[in-house]
Amino acid sequence: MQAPLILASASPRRRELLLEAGYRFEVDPSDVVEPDPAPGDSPVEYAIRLAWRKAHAVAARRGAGLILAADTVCAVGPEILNKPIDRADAERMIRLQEGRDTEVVTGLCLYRADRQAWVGAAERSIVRFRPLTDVERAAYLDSNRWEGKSGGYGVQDRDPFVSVSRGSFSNVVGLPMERLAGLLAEFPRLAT
Ligand SMILES: Cc1cn([C@H]2C[C@H](O)[C@@H](COP(=O)(O)OP(=O)(O)OP(=O)(O)O)O2)c(=O)[nH]c1=O
Repeated sequence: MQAPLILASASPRRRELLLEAGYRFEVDPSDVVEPDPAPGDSPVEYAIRLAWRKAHAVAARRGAGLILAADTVCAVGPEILNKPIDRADAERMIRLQEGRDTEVVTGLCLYRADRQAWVGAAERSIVRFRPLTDVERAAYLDSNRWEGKSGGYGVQDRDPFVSVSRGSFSNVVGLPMERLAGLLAEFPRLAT
């Protein structure tokens, strides 16, 4: 029997991506409090660990189902950018990324709750971030579109200063759909 798919996420973007791709699933957010990266954490290590924590929390609570969780972070060199805590933090993140190619990593975890079996993966994309004028930056920050988004921007919002220059677009939005399909195909026993 097929294990029901449960999306352990409060992100409306992840829900939309899964719906658009035709998956049937339930949503049950994890409520995991995301710790800051540990010193020396790479974006990949950090994102996979958080995805695992989110999936594990929901698996432990429910005891059944195939739990899907993800975590998306941006990175500029060694610095990992999570969701801005306020406007000033969003401005710091935006300024740091302006004029650069930045990295976006999504960690994924598929966790089979009744067997406590799981697989994890991470996908990397590159986003090109053009410099903003002071007026553009202030208008963007006033829009509050940075809220709840790693790195303080949403590539899906069509703001003209960001574009995906390499890798998966859906990965940047929060769920690498090609990689997810690949994992489900590679580990069919997780779902059956
Ligand atoms: C870089 C980028 C991130 N994001 C979003 C995706 C995620 O929702 C968010 C990163 O935070 P996450 O901690 O990955 O996810 P979340 O807190 O929104 O939801 P949950 O933990 O319950 O799954 O940033 C975009 O929507 N567009 C972008 O271009």
